[in-house]
Amino acid sequence: MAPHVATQRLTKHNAAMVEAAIALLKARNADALLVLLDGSTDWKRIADMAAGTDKPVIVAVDSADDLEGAAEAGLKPLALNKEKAPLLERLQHAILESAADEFIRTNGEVVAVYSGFHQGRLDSISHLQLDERMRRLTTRDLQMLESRVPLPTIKAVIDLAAQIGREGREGKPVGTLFVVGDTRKVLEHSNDSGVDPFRGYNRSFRNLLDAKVQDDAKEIAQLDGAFVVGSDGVIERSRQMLEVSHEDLTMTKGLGARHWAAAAVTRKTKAISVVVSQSTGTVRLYQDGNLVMRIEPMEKAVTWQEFAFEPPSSSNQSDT
Ligand SMILES: Nc1ncnc2c1ncn2[C@@H]1O[C@H](COP(=O)(O)OP(=O)(O)OP(=O)(O)O)[C@@H](O)[C@H]1O
Repeated sequence: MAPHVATQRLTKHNAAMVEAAIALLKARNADALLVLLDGSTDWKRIADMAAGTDKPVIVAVDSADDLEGAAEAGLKPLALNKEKAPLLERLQHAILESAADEFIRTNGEVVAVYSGFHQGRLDSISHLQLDERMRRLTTRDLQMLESRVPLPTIKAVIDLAAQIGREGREGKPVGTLFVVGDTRKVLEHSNDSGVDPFRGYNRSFRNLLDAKVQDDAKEIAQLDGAFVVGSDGVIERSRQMLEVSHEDLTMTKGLGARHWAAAAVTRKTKAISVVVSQSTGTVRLYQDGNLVMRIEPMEKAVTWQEFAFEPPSSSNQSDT
């Protein structure tokens, strides 16, 4: 058995804090209790304390080794793998992961108990309401996609796509498609559908991480065809018609040629497709021919900083 790096004792004080958090969970009828710990503890005892509630009790620690026995006790173990990260980041990550596992509704409530001031001592309880803007944009979704394309590029393309889906152009709905990554392969499956306005421009005038280029792209999105975007965010081509066979794909009924092409190209290449539906404004992401994320149009912009926690202001907490 692996030695436990850190063990958090359920001292009388810590146990009382867990009890208090459970009382709050019940009083507020929150979705889940999150216990953020430094290491393994007496899992059975926590489970016993929570016996009076049917809500999930999520126990989050940094290392999977420390979670041994937690699931058997009836708790929901969560390995954060964020040992060096500041408290707020660990807490936020734990909440996002819990939402990804559907222990918490994306607009639900969670009670969290954790060490905000002194390591090893559960000294803080928070009752948090998840922001509904979070939707499906969980860290797990993004990490999964990041294995192919760097996060800043994915974020920029999703933000732009969501904006196009939400706003259209001059009052008219606009649909479009971005095929991101594995550019060389993608270009083998695409042909110009008209004059490409980006052709001939220096790379710095074609980078989608740049606000001006995003504006240009919104204009061109009204024209037929797809954007072929490099992993670095540079638009390599626009107005491309993709030619890919659709066999062995399963698609939601009612989606047309744009969505089929978007999905199919990700079966043939390592690219990620981000497609905006003209009819609904919905943004869909495809990877390996499968739908991996769907973002409904919403009034407000996609927010990546999902939680605006104020860190504790006391001077000895400046590093958390
Ligand atoms: N193979 C393709 N490659 C790139 N773009 C395509 C391709 N097929 C269709 N499109 C684009 O999609 C547009 C709309 O096609 P269609 O209505 O069939 O798609 P859809 O998937 O139903 O999308 P939407 O929900 O936006 O209508 C076309 O006008 C064209 O610009």
